[in-house]
Amino acid sequence: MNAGKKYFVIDFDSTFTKVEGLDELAGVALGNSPHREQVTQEISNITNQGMDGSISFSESLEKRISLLKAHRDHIGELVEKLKTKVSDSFRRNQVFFDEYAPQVLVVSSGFKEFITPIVAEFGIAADNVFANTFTFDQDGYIVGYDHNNVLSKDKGKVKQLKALNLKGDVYVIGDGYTDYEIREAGLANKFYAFTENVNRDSVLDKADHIAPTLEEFLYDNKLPMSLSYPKNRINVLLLENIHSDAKELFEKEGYNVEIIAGALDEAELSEKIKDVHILGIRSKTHITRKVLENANRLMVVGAFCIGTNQIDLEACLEKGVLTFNAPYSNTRSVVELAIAQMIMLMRNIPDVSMKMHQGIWQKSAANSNEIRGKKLGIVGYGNIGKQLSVLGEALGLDVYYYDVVEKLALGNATKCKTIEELLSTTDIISLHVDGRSDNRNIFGKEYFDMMKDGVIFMNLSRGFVIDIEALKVAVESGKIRGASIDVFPEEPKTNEEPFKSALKGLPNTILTPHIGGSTQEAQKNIANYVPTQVFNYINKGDTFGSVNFPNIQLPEQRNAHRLIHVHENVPGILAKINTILNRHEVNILGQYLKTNEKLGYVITDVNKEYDKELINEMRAIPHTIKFRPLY
Ligand SMILES: NC(=O)C1=CN([C@@H]2O[C@H](COP(=O)(O)OP(=O)(O)OC[C@H]3O[C@@H](n4cnc5c(N)ncnc54)[C@H](O)[C@@H]3O)[C@@H](O)[C@H]2O)C=CC1
Ligand SMILES: O=C(O)CCC(=O)C(=O)O
Repeated sequence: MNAGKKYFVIDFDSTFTKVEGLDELAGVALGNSPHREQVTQEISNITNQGMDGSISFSESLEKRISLLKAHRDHIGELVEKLKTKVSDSFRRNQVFFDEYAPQVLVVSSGFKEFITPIVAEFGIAADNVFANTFTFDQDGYIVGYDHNNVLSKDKGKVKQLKALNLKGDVYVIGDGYTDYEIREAGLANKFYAFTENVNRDSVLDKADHIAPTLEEFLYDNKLPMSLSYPKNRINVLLLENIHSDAKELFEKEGYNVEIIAGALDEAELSEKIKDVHILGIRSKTHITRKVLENANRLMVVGAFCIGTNQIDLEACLEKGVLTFNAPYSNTRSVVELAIAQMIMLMRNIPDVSMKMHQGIWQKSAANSNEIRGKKLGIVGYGNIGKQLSVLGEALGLDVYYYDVVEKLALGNATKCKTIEELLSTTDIISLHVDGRSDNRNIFGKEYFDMMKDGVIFMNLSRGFVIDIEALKVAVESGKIRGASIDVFPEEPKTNEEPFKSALKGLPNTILTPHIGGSTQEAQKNIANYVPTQVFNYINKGDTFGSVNFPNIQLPEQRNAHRLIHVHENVPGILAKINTILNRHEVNILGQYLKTNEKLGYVITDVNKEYDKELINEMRAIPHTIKFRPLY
C-alpha cells in the first residue's frame, strides 16, 4: 500500500451501526423465548465489559457465543435488521464513501457474515472487512468461531493492523477500548472516539478527538461530507430560564447547549457570545451593536417571546444575523392576566387582601364594581389587543380600541379615531402597544389628565411606554383608582436582584414581575416554536417568520446543493453570483431572491459539487454579508 495514502479504520458494532451485532443476533435467535430478555441482557453486559476493557476480549467472545443459540438461517434476518440500524451520520455521508471506500477498512471483532453485506451498500469491498467468522455444527447452529483469526484474540485489532502493515496515515474511528489500542500501539496517527451511539468514559479519556458524529471526523480531516458544518460544533446559549423543551430540541438536533438562568449585561454577553452560533433570549437581554461586534459566529438570535425591542435588529441585519421571535405563543396568557387584573382592581382586591394579611377585616361594597357593562379601552389592537377584545366582550365589556394603523374591529368593538377619544371615553384602559422606540413615555401627565376620574389603568406591554412618576401622581391623586403594571422601565436581570420602583406601596396597585407571558403553556409553546424556526433556517435556509430578514419559505432539495448568500441590498449582486456559477460550470436548479430595505437574500440550488474556490469567490463579492453552503 502507498506511502502518504490515508486509511480509515472503522469499527462496526456501535459505530458503523447503532447496535452490537451479536446482541441483535441473540434477539433474533431467541425470538419469543421466555428467556429472551434475560439472555440478551446477559450478552449485552458481557459485550460492554469487553468494550470498556474490564474483561479480556477473548473471554467476552467465548461467553457470548456460548449464550447464543443462533442458526445460520438467523443471519439473513439479522442483516435486514442491521440495515435499518446503520448510524445516522454514516447514512448521511455516502459522499465520503463514494470517494474513499477503497481506503476504508472495517476492522471489527464482530463477524464477517453480517458485516460484509451491510458495508457493501456503502461501496466497501469484502476484502476491506477484517472480522471474525462463525463456525457451525452440521445442523447449521453457530457453535463457535475461527480461533485462528487474530481478531478473536486479545489485542486482536492491534495484531490485525500489524499484519496489514499500512504505509500511510491511519485514522481509527470507534467506540471501544480495542479501537484505542491500535493508536496506543503506535499503529495509527489519531484515534477518534465515536459517541453517536454510546459513550464510554474509559475510551473518551484516551481519545485524540471526540467525534459525536461522522461529520466531526470528516470536518476535522477536510474530507467530503453532506453538511457544510458538523452540528456538534454549533453552540447554543439559552438565557433567562427558557423552558427545558428548547434545550432538549437543540440537543436532539446534535447541537451543544449551554443554559444560563438569568439575563447577561452588555459586558458579560460581549464576552460570552464569542463562540455562540445560536442565542436564545427573552425580554431582558439586550443585544446591542457592541455585543454584536464580538459575535463573529452568531447566525441566529431566537427571541423566546414576542417583543424584539431589546434587540438591535438593524445591527443584526448588518451582521447577517437572523432574528426570530414567537409572535403568538404567549398571547393568550397575557390576555388572561389582563382580565384577571381588571376584575381584581374593580373590586379593590390588592388593598383588601393586604389588609387581611394584616389581620384587618373590612367587608364593604364601597367602590367595588362588576366589569360587566363597563367601557374597556384597548390601546394597540394587535394580537394581544384583539384577543382581549374578544374575551372582554364575552365578559360583557363594551370594547373600544385605538391603534396607530387601520385595524378591523372584531365583534362589536368600537374603533376610536384618536387616542384622546379612547382616553376620555373608557373606564378601564389597557396598553398593548409594541416596543418601538417612538412609544417611549407616551403615557405621561397629559394622557392621564385626559382620562375619566377613577379609571382603571393597566400596562402589560413595555415598561418604557409610561412615565412612572406621572403614573404615581395619578394613582395617589385618585385620578386612577386602580393600576396593574407588569412591565417596568428598569427590570432586575435575575430573580436574585432586588426590584426597585416608585410604584411600590401605591394603593390598589398590582405589581407583577413581567409575568404576562409566564405560564407553563406559553413557555412550552415558545420553547417548541423557536427551535423549529431555527432548524428551518439552518437546515433549509428558510427565513419564514424572521423579524429582520426577507421571508422565504422553501422545500428541502434532494440531490442538489444549496447555497445561501446574504448581501447589502445594492443592484447587480444576483448577476455576480450567477457569473461565478457560470464560470465554474455549475448548473442552477432553482434560485430565489428576496430583498428588504437593507438586505438581499438569495438561495441557489445547484446540481454540482462546488469547490473551495467557488466558495471563496462568492464570499469575495462586494457587499456580501454572509455566504454559506448549506448542503
Ligand atoms: N407582559 C408580558 O409578559 C408580555 C408583553 N408583551 C408585549 O405586548 C405588546 C403587544 O404584543 P402583540 O399584541 O403581540 O403585538 P402586536 O405587534 O401584534 O400589536 C401591537 C399593536 O400596537 C400598535 N401600536 C404600536 N404603537 C402604538 C401606539 N403608540 N398607539 C396605538 N397603537 C400602537 C401596533 O400598530 C400593533 O397593532 C408588545 O409590546 C409585547 O412585547 C407580549 C407578551 C408578553
Ligand atoms: O416572558 C418573557 O420573558 C417576555 C414576555 C414579553 O414581554 C414578550 O413576549 O414580549
